[in-house]
Amino acid sequence: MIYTVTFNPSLDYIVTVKEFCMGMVNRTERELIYPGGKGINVSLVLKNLGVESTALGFIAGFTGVEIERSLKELGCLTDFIKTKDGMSRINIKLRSKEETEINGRGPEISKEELSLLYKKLDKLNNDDILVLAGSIPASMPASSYEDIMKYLEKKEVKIVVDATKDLLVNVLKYHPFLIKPNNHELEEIFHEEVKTKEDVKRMAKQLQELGAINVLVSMAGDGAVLLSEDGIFYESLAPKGTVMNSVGAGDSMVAGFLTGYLKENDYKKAFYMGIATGSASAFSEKLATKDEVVSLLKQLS
Ligand SMILES: Nc1ncnc2c1ncn2[C@@H]1O[C@H](COP(=O)(O)OP(=O)(O)O)[C@@H](O)[C@H]1O
Ligand SMILES: O=P(O)(O)OC[C@H]1O[C@](O)(COP(=O)(O)O)[C@@H](O)[C@@H]1O
Repeated sequence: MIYTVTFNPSLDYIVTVKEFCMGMVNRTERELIYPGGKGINVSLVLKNLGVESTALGFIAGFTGVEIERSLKELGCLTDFIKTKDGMSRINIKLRSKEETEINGRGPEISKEELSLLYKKLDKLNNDDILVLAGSIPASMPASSYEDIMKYLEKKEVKIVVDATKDLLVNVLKYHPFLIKPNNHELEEIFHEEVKTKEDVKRMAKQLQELGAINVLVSMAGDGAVLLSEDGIFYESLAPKGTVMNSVGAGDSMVAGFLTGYLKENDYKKAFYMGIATGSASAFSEKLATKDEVVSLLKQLS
């Protein structure tokens, strides 16, 4: 079974404003609201690709109720912990000439509530896959990801981490099966501009030397680079298409990669599946469907 953990789920409120003017009253042309957060998006896309997973994490307040309701409606298995203070965040995705995001900090999560998550993780067996993805609420220890990985160290669970900066760097010593930074996150980690594919490869290699088993670097419309556990680099441009909504493209890529890996047991196929799934989400209003992915895969292989 695949389990995803979203410490900080959200409702993504995607608003389109023709010409956004800072400091003025702006009126929307379109509004959409979807359940979001990185692990949740991974679970939603896995579901679309026919792979079962359970979404774990913390939800709070009326927004939390809506996140759980909409996931169930979409056919996702969920096993959230309902926390007592505050509400799950509403993340604003403003689409105008440029895309601007405002992601909330998230509700308070107490030590007792966090310990309930560990109880759920106790159920994981060897061969399960755990996806730890997204930010953690400000109230939680910054070491939460590494604490979980340390806790599970003795089990043969494959762990995927999609997080930024220290949250990611600090887990490398526990040998995550897959990490998926984007090129901007590489810049933040290495305090260096990423100008070429060679820069990406060099940084991916360094992350692998620090402990990551597979390193998948996404570069939005420029595609991706994978450094697999056997030291092989795979690189590809993204397929061509019109971008409709790139929120969740990275999460979709993780879901596509895992699906490809589980079904084909082959890194090249997993890599292409990851790119096709990321792009299929970017090219559609909602997250990628299986048909959309299959059609883009044809452009890649
Ligand atoms: N503008 C785009 N055109 C085509 N594919 C895209 C675009 N944006 C994202 N994708 C696809 O989604 C993948 C992940 O996107 P990216 O934006 O790098 O991730 P993240 O959302 O984590 O920043 C890319 O490698 C690519 O396959
Ligand atoms: O936890 P964070 O880092 O604030 O990110 C949360 C946001 O990221 C998303 O999961 C989208 O992520 P990607 O575009 O990177 O795939 C949104 O659904 C959510 O609003």
